[in-house]
Parts: sequence; C-alpha cells; structure tokens
Amino acid sequence: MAPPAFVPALAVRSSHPHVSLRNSSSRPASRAHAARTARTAPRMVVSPPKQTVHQDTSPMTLTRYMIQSAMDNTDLEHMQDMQSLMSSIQLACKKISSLVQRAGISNLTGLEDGGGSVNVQGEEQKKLDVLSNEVLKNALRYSGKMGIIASEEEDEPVVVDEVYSGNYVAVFDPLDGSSNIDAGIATGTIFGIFVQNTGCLASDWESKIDESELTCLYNTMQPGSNLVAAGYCMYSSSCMMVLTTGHGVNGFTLDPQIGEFVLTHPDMKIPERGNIYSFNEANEPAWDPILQKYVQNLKTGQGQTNQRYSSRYIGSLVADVHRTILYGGVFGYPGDAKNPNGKLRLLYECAPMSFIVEQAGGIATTGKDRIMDIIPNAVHQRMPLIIGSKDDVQELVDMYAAAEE
Ligand SMILES: O=P(O)(O)OC[C@H]1O[C@](O)(COP(=O)(O)O)[C@@H](O)[C@@H]1O
Repeated sequence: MAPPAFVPALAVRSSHPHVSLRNSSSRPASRAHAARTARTAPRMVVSPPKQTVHQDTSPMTLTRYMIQSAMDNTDLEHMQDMQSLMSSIQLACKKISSLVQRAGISNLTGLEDGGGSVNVQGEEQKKLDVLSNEVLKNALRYSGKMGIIASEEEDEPVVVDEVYSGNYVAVFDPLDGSSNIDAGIATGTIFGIFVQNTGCLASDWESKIDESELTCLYNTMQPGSNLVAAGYCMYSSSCMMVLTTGHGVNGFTLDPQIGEFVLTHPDMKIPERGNIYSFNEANEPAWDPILQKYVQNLKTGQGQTNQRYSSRYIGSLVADVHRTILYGGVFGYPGDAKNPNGKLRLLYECAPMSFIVEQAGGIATTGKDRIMDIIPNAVHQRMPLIIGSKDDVQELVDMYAAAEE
C-alpha cells in the first residue's frame, strides 16, 4: 500500500516504520514508536559477498622460489646450496622481525648492558644488535653450509665448528640502522655470501698471524665481485626480503597470515633516473667541493635534467637504498674532511648493497672506483658509498672525472 499523500503530521500514524514524522512534538510517543519499530523492523542481515575472495593456493614463497631456481638452473653452481642457505637466513630474519616489532613490549629497546657493551668499532651496542647477531650467527651455523662468519658485531671473523662447517663465507650486518630502533623507524639486516677461497694470502701476513687466522681472514677479505648471493631484509611497515644470486633481483614480502615471504616484486629494476637525493646533509660542510656542487645542482635544478630533486633521508642504509631501488635517485654516505672513508663498512654494508643495485641496473661507486672491485684490507674497513640510478650516479662520477682532467 502506497504511503498516503502528505497530510498534517499529527493526524497520521503510518504503518511504514521508515516514514519519520518531522516536527512531531509527542516525544514519549515517538520513543515508544521507535522501540516498537525496532522490534518489528526487519533485521539488517549483511550477506557475505557472492564472489569468493581469491585464495592463492600456491603462493610463490621464497622457499619455493629457491627450490624452483635450483631445479631450473642445475647448471648454475651454488644454486642448490643457496636454497638451504636462504631457508636459514629467512628464518633468522623472521625471528629478528618479530623481535624488532615487539622490542617495546619485551624490553628490548635501549643499550646492551646499559651502554657498557661496545663493538670493535667503538659503537655502543643496542640490545637488539647483540640479539640479532646471535640469531643470524646460529641460523648460519646450523645451515651446515658455512665455514666462516664475519659480522659487524664480531671483532674478528668466526670459524664455524667442524661439525657444521661448510664451504661458504657469510658477511653480515645483523641490524642495520639500529640507531633508529628505539624510535620504531625502519631498520634492516644485510648479508653477503662468498665461496671459500683456495688460494693463499700475500706473504707479509704469514709473520703476523697463525695459519687458521690466515685462512679465515683470506676467505673473508674478498671483493664484492666474488659474491655469489646478497640480500637485505627490511623491518618497516612491511617486512621485505630483497635478494640476488647474480641473476637479477627479486623482492619478497613477509605475509604475516602464513608466516612466509611471498614474491611481490619480481625482477626489480631501478629507474635509470630518479628525482630524489638522499644524503645526511649535516655533513655537507665537510664534503669535497665536487659533491657539494653536485647536490646543490640537484637541489636547484641545475643538474643534467634541469629538474629540482626532493630530499629523503631515513638514516638506515637498508631503508634508504630500498626506496632508491623502487623510486630511483641517488643515496650517498661519502667520505668527508672528518671521516675520509665515510661511515659505512665495505665488506657487509657497501659490497652486498652494491651487488643488489648493480643487478637491478644501477651503479655503486666511491665516486671514483666501482665498489665491487675493491678488495677489503680489514673486516670493518669503511668506504665512501654513492649508489643508485645509473644516470644520477654517473653524473657525479663524470664531475669527479672532469675535475681530475
Ligand atoms: O646517522 P648517520 O651519520 O647519518 O649514519 C646513518 C648511517 O649509519 C648506519 O646506521 C650504519 O649502520 P649501523 O646502524 O649498522 O651501524 C646506516 O644504516 C645509515 O645509513
């Protein structure tokens, strides 16, 4: 039955619960009326959407990806070993990710021993620096593939005990950007894998250290170009593992629902040119004039693109380079008058990140030399790093070269 034509409010008692009588002054009536309506009104039943949500029944997890890579590339040396190595490394990163996420809840923020614990580089160790180091060290030890492990948090390279020993060398920074950890800002784990060398070191070492130390050091001090795999795991709004075994770069996101890294960024390629520069500009006054000019050009649009660049700096190498790979541009931690070799460590920060960025089509340099060609002369040696989009980094390299002519 159609609602009656509009007649003065009070006279009508409509049988349609949704017809509201405006300006009705009979308050008690309307409250009782409302109650009745509610009791009789048909209940709002939200029916589930007809179409079923697509459930990916065979996600390309990192584990599956490594198995498939090993099966598809039997000719590729090391792929079998990389498969089991990556299962150990991803387990460690999942564990570190949960420790980082719960740091505030489980009293894991702050300094180890209240600031009393300092690593060989004189840096105060965070509780999570020490814990992440143990987690990754153990995961690598029990992979049965490692012969030697070198970490930012270990004074010297560590020889893995006989029982578990293998033929690979792992170099890593267990928790990069840990100065940001207490503020919940992005941090990461960086790792690189070498094969143990069979050759021998230059003679002058012999007099200084014993045989096992000699072998240990020799196997650790390898140029980035010897890396057989490298990757980083970023702990941020999402947890991402980015990896190369020398055949391109792939990104995997940790799916908390299944606790697995799932392939989300296949075949990552860094844009040839970006519009973001990322440096700690507080150090700018101590930079060399070429670099000062280069960054000034990017700021003012007087560079090769005549475009003004924007600035981003998180202060975590992993996060700043990850953004640079996705969006393009340039990240740098250069040497300066204060720290001629900058701050970042060649073996377990610069070299692995350079392998990844080169595999994604970018460039990694000191400004003058290719990072991947440099043979370390110490485990914790620092090296200036300029890394990012090919054209952006080449622009600076050309400026240095021109200044030398
Ligand atoms: O605070 P600064 O001098 O800009 O240095 C930031 C850089 O230092 C680092 O935090 C060094 O790494 P660690 O935290 O592993 O020591 C990088 O992640 C980052 O790029």
